[in-house]
Amino acid sequence: MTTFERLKAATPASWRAYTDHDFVRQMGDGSLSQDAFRHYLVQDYLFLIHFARAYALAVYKGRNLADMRAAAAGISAILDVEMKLHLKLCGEWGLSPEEIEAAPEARATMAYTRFVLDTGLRGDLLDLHVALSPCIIGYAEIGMALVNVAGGVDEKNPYAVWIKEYSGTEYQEIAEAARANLDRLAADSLTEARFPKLAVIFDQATRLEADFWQMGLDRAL
Ligand SMILES: Cc1ncc(CO)c(N)n1
Repeated sequence: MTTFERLKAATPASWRAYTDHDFVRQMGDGSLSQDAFRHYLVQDYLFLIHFARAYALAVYKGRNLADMRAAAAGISAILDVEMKLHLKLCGEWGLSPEEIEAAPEARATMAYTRFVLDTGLRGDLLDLHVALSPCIIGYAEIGMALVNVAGGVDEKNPYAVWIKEYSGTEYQEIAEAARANLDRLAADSLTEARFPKLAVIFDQATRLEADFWQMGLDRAL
């Protein structure tokens, strides 16, 4: 079993609440409120900025070139791939970069991103990558699940572009690299005594992901 599969198996209820959240289901069947989706898109932009900072922290925490290169690839995946797609998607939904940058940060965005950064500051590289993993790998699983449920992407679904982004080869490869990186780090520094502590970090991050969806549904700040 991969380290990621072990962590998921240790926190099944939180994982289900995140990946089966109403926001996800409603994107899948196209019934999600478009204002809720716009609210989510703006907050996700702010999220991704802090997420890139967390990868920069992973470069700093690196013990060797392999660690640093893996983290630098993560920064580039966010800044060059995901952010580009994200801004394109925002444009299609009528949101300008100026409007997004001027938006106030929701509490759920602050809680999640600062939790990840704090976990990395306090802990080592494995703690940090465990805190990051529900985001990267979770979205890849959600993207694939939404494609599989419908037996393909329904082009009439207003959320088809989002679903295609996260189920697409480019993003799936980023998630696969994150799974392998977690196993590489675990081979060096994961002991059985430490596993429950990592499962707590994983569970906290997963619950904050579910809160992020809920913030979108409620259009909360
Ligand atoms: C909240 C959140 N989690 C994960 C991802 C995937 O990177 C994202 N874009 N936003």
